[in-house]
Amino acid sequence: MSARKTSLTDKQSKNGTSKYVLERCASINEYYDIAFKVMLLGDSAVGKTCILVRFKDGAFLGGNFIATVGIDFRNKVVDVDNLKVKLQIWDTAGQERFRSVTHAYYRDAQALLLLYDITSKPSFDNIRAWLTEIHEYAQKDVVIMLLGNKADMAAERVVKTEDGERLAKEYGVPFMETSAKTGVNVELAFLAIAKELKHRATQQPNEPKFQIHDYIESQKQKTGCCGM
Ligand SMILES: Nc1nc2c(ncn2[C@@H]2O[C@H](COP(=O)(O)OP(=O)(O)OP(=O)(O)O)[C@@H](O)[C@H]2O)c(=O)[nH]1
Repeated sequence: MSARKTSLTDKQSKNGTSKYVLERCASINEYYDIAFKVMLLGDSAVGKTCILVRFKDGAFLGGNFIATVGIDFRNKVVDVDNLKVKLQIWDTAGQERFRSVTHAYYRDAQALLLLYDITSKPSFDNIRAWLTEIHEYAQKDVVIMLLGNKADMAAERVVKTEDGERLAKEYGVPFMETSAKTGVNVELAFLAIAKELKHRATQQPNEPKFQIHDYIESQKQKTGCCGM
């Protein structure tokens, strides 16, 4: 196991998770108003760890692929409408043999980022099975987002953007293509999730509902997406 991919014990995970924590954290490094648990899911090697590292550290983990063992998490605090939102992001192992470990964590997650690799048809075909699993183990109102990762690998692409869009539409979930290598859409994916969760948790009765699909489209247009 690599140093960057450590597995956690059940005890640690229980201490580390919380649902809609509305508190001011005293730690200087980790000041936040509200916290949410987000999980990264998808087949092995689709780029879950790399997406997390890109978002957290702004770097790309190239080189040899080392599969995640078990489950690991990292925190990042983002600003959403003047609130500090802490995302506790759980990076799961995509390999089948760790599935029973990760199932136990689904129910605490408020959002799930489900990844496939645009250069791997099997990883895309398995998305339906992942969604079945999600419906079995996750909370009913969990926020789901579909991400087609490795969008920088245009020459090796085997899954069309339209196929990803169609599948996402069928399941009523937002979709975008990302690249952990170039960083395209990585920040946007997490920010959209943070905004959706923050709005759900603090929504006033007379406030208009946050529309995650509209937000993503407007942000893509602003950044002139998708320059992959
Ligand atoms: N070109 C390119 N390579 C990527 C991208 N994201 C990940 N990779 C590469 O794909 C391989 C797998 O990435 P990981 O992030 O370790 O995959 P994972 O989904 O965490 O895999 P498991 O831990 O087994 O579940 C690594 O060699 C990465 O360098 C990307 O956006 N573009």
